Amino acid sequence: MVESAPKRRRIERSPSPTYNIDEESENFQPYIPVAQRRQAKLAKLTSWGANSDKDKEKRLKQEQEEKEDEEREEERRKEKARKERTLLMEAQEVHTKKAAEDAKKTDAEKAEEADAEILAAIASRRKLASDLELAKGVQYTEPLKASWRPPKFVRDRSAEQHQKIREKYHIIAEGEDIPPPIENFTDMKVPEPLVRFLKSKRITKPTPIQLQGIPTAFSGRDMIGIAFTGSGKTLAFCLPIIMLALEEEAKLPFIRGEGPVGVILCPSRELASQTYENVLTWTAALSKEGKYPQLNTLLCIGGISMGDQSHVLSKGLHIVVATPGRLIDMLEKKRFTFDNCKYLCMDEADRMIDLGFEDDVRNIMSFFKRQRQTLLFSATMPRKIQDFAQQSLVKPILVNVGRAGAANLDVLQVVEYVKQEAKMVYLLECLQKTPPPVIIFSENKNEVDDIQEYLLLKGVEAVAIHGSKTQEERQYAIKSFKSGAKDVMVASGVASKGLDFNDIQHVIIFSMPKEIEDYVHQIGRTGRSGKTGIATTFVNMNTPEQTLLDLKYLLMEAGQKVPPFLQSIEDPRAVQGGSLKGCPVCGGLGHGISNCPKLEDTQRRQMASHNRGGDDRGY
Ligand SMILES: Nc1ncnc2c1ncn2[C@@H]1O[C@H](COP(=O)(O)OP(=O)(O)OP(=O)(O)O)[C@@H](O)[C@H]1O
Repeated sequence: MVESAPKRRRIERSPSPTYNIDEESENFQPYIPVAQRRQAKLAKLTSWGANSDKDKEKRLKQEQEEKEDEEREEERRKEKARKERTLLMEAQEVHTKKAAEDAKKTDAEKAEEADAEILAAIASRRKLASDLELAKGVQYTEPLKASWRPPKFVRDRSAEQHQKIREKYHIIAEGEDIPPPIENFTDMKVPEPLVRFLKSKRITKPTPIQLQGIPTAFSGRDMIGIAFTGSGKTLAFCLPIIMLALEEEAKLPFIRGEGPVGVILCPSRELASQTYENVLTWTAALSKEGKYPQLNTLLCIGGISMGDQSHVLSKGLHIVVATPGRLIDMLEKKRFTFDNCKYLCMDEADRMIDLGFEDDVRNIMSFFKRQRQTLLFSATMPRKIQDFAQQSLVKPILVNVGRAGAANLDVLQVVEYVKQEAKMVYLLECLQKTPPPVIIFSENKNEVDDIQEYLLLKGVEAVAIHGSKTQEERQYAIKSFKSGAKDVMVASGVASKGLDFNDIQHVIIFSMPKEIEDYVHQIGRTGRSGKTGIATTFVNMNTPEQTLLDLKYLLMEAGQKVPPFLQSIEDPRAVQGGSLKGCPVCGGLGHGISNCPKLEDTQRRQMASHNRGGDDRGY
């Protein structure tokens, strides 16, 4: 009863609510301002009879506490308001500052910022790892251990001495614990029979990409190798796979159903065939004297019967050279497995990653059972691909000889303005510039056929190659041109990437490709392995201005003559000397991403490839 009394009194003394709220509501609790509440409490306490000092003291203490509470609340309100005012002022200041900075920025800087935004938007691609690894979150953090070590005298050199050697050969190497460059094959511990064989082919000294790239790969490191066309990248990635195969075979000879230890992926059948031939030659040179075991290599490309190579599959298999489509087919059919595969190299890697091959590569990776050493090579490797590759590899070493996408300086580049209707006739005249062999490039399959027909009519021994030819026709064209039986080869883009023909004197680009990277690869069929060559390119008003601008900067970069009609083309980006960093998507020097011809093309091709279900997969 004692407890109920104050309760009742409180109800009697409460001020009647004056708020227009539904008081019938069950949960209704009228709001009473703090001051009113305090008064009510005071009255309540008074009515209890403040007859003891103790009560009085208690009441005063409570009053004091409530007052302090109120003051704190007020202080908090003021502080909050002050902070809001400051934030607002700061935001205004930032805005004004940015507006002032923007006003100061050149159009080029603004364009660069816009490019960066687009790049960030397209950079959200999945890592280059198998779906299983991605799903399981498997992440390798350390490079694979290799048994190879540089000779002692090389290890004893200081970091500065290594760097001096790199500078001498214009090599830029980036990454953690970069293996040292080594200036000759013997010091790299390449087996003697192979060194002798290379010598017989006039390969006496490693080229810059080889002298840094081979020790890097021998050390088990993931790497991205970028060097101009014809600079010997093939040997740089084939030697390590051969050495690895030798080592594994020496440990325990391979028997039927075992292997491979490594795979080389190429974007076209022609390039895969050429690399396969090289591997065959080099492994044969090794085993010829009986000192080293025979290594078995399989060519795995579309358009050929795998039955012809069943003898290879019936033994242990060491190396596979493949295009993605047929490789996936063979792996799915379990003709061999990647259970013990430790080495994956992608030649023309930018093309492999950039075009519809990306998913195929991921698919191929899902057949690996463990960490592998991954190497990517190309003459052109735009920043976008480099960034993407960097995050997909394990502590990779980037070995760069010259700017990625720069033209080979051993090629004399001539750009001529030739009207569309005058091209064919002028072509004949142009062919007189040098003795054969000559390659003529056109972007259009029909045009390739027309040019060949015209040349045949004029008595020129010409073969043609493009994507719509049968595999036999393609092989025949390459074989007869390589052997010297035919003087001229007319080709679409198929033949431009990586194909190594002997001593091409002259490359004629009948129709300029839209993407400057393709141009770099095409002119790169001449001027290989230290020899010089000429490239003549026809342009006219059908050539997009964007492409001409890229071409102009490329000529300037290579110290070549820029014809007046190219000189007069203004760069809308207005960058002094061009945007010499290069477009991050295609490496072109005359534009940014926002107007990159490749970005649009890539998306279109990817869609087409998906719809076709794989014709572009080198299958
Ligand atoms: N160290 C060397 N010394 C001399 N010639 C070499 C050396 N290494 C390779 N070569 C020769 O150079 C030519 C070009 O080599 P390769 O085809 O490997 O070039 P690449 O860099 O792959 O070019 P691309 O980018 O066009 O594919 C080949 O004929 C090869 O035999």
